[in-house]
Amino acid sequence: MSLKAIIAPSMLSSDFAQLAKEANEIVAVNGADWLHMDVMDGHFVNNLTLGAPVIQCLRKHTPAFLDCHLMVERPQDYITPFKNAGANLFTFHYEATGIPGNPITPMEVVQQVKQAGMFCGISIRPPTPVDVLLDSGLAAAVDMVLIMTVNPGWGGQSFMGEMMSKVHTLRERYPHLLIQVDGGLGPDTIDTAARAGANVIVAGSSVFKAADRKGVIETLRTAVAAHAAAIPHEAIVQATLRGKEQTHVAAHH
Ligand SMILES: O=C(CO)[C@@H](O)[C@H](O)COP(=O)(O)O
Ligand SMILES: [Fe+2]
Repeated sequence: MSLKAIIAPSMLSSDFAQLAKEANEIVAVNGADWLHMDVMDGHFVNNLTLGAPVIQCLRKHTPAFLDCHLMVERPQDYITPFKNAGANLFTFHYEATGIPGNPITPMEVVQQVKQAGMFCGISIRPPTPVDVLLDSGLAAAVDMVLIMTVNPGWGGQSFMGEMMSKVHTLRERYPHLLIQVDGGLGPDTIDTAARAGANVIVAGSSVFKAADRKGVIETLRTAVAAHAAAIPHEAIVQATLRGKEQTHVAAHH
């Protein structure tokens, strides 16, 4: 049993005018596992990108696993549209819930996403401590935790290495959990992230700007595989599972 490396290029850095072609190439030709779709509403973050209609169109052109990162206010309003559009994984931001403007608890959103039949991820911005996911039971309830390594909103920012203590804390507690990192990942930063225990790697500009996209994806995968293999077997066996293995997510792509 080992932790699978999952490489998820961020389509935000692709040519949106050729989205289907870019999506199919990055998977079939360049070896990506998932497509990371950055959904920004112009409110939770300043940028405005795409929503369920684009997911629905893309779904008609690819069977790939659609990893949707929702940087939106009121994420609960997007669950049914994203399910109907063909999203596989719905990752929302902890900070968008449990606030005066949106008092729904993050756990309620997790339950609604799962009831809708999607995998569920939860994400925290750089200023948010990882503790909010631990004692609350959220890390145990979701299929994936996304630790942001930049302030969300834009591609092409610098990787924040100081976020790795969050990844390390989570990996110690949850040897099986899918831990995604997003922002500034590429050949120069992957070792730091992989060593801390991240196994789901989002990479936008480092992949799409590269002359050799396939080579970059391979470099990312090799680094994660090398560090994941170092997780003691005993730790994996003793992991507290939630009734199913998180690695099932990977089996669906
Ligand atoms: O969610 C986000 C940004 O908010 C990301 O998914 C970026 O799109 C990653 O781009 P790079 O930092 O890899 O260029
Ligand atoms: Fe993202």
